[in-house]
Amino acid sequence: MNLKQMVGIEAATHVTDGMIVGLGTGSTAYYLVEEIGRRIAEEGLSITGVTTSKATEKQALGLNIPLKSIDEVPYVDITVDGADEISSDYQGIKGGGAALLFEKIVASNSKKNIWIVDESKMVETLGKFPLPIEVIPYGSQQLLKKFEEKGLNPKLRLTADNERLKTDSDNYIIDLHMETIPNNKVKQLASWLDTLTGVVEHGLFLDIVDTVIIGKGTSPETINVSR
Ligand SMILES: O=C(CO)[C@H](O)[C@H](O)COP(=O)(O)O
Repeated sequence: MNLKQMVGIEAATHVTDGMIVGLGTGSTAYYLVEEIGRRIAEEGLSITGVTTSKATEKQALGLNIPLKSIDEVPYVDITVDGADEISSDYQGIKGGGAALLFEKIVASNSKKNIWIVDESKMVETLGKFPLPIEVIPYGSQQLLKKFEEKGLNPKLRLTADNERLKTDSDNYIIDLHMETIPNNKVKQLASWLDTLTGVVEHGLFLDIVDTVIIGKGTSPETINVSR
């Protein structure tokens, strides 16, 4: 079993009958969704899923997981999602799979958030992984210029075919290649990004995660984050 599968299956043990479950996006969350599908089919688990991307929606429908949109549920009991980086103070970068907008909407309406990662995602400071910013196409060149002027090394994300990548909401992603974001500067950066017109959402997920499940060696490590 690989580390991503290990943490996906472990996270599924936090899911019980009757829950409304946020289903994350990416190659790690994939295994969580598979395991929930298996438990529905084999054990009669009864849950409602809320997906965070079109890709996860397609996977969940294929597994006969009952789904509702975030607007059809009063709240989400628990959301399980991957992450691109988690700092030593448990702040995160997400959006490597371009699903940050729906992921943040679902996460911020969840009573509990679990992140599942292999140990390579655990870092001292964020920023080695480029920080994804979802922007409206109109005015995106101006935002690129603004980020450039600030020395944030922005790059418009392209597809494998060299087209501008479009998110599930038809926006663009600008990745900021900053190399490092000191832990004591992360909130300041997030607040500044929040002020920019044309920025729909950014990949800094701050004070959101409650539990981190890390895949390492032969068994996962679970860390409950106290804030
Ligand atoms: O934020 C995400 C998608 O927008 C993913 O959760 C993140 O990129 C981690 O993905 P993976 O598990 O494939 O490494």
